[in-house]
Amino acid sequence: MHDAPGSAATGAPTAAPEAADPADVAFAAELAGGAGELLLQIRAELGFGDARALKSAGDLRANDFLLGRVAAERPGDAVLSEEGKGEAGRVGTERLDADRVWIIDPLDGTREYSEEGRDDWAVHVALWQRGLGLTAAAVALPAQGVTLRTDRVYPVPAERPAKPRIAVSRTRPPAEAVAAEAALGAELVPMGSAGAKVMAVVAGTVDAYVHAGGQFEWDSAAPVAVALASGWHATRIDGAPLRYNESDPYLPDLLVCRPDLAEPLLAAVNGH
Ligand SMILES: Nc1ncnc2c1ncn2[C@@H]1O[C@H](COP(=O)(O)O)[C@@H](OP(=O)(O)O)[C@H]1O
Ligand SMILES: [Mg+2]
Repeated sequence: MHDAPGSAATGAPTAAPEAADPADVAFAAELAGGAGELLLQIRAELGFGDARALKSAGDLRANDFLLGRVAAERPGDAVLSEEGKGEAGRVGTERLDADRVWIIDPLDGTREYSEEGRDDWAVHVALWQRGLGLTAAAVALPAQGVTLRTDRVYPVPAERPAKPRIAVSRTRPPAEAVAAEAALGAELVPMGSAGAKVMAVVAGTVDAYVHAGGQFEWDSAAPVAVALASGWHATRIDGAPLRYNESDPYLPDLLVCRPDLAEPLLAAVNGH
């Protein structure tokens, strides 16, 4: 199974690369990178003594920064973010009728952000367009000093590893990944943040990311768009396409991997 960047017609959640406006990708990267700088500053200002205060300041200030920039520079667009998802208006229910929706996670891997020395946390900014799906996105990994984006290619390495490394949640590794570990002789690699895990796949640090048991659209939209744009596989763990800007943003499971690992991994996680 291979998920080349497709279109709504092929069931893939991303549009063909030529459907993206380069200005939107640049804007996504500037926003993710800018929020990342801010999050690094907040870490430096507050320190690690009060984890709860650090998490909450990071989340709120990054979210305010991102929503402020979208409102100022893309005033006609709607937003789906962890904050304000239930409200009416632009940052709320208006997104269901909108043609352009920014799907934002201001701080993914909040737990890891509050732990000194950890770099597995991220900022996600993705653009969804009606009839096209995800067209532009960026994922910043501020503590790793990189921002990955849909207009760059992160090539799939030529060789498939004999013992695949599968990234899983540090705190909630799913039974499906443990099943794949046994079936494929894989190695599980615990890591925080959905964005950091997907970016570890496209960087070749691991070969797959298996998640199940709960997540929301903002946790995966930007990382999945970046992965699909470079020809990696990204679907639900039953192989179905990931769909974004749905009325219920709950999107509980995810499989991202090199295309030639998709079939064996899907079989393993589904117990075939
Ligand atoms: N069972 C679950 N229910 C809801 N969200 C979950 C979840 N498991 C993981 N997530 C979310 O997915 C992101 C990555 O999690 P993990 O590091 O455990 O893999 C985190 O996002 P946030 O940090 O933005 O809250 C986390 O909250
Ligand atoms: Mg998140």
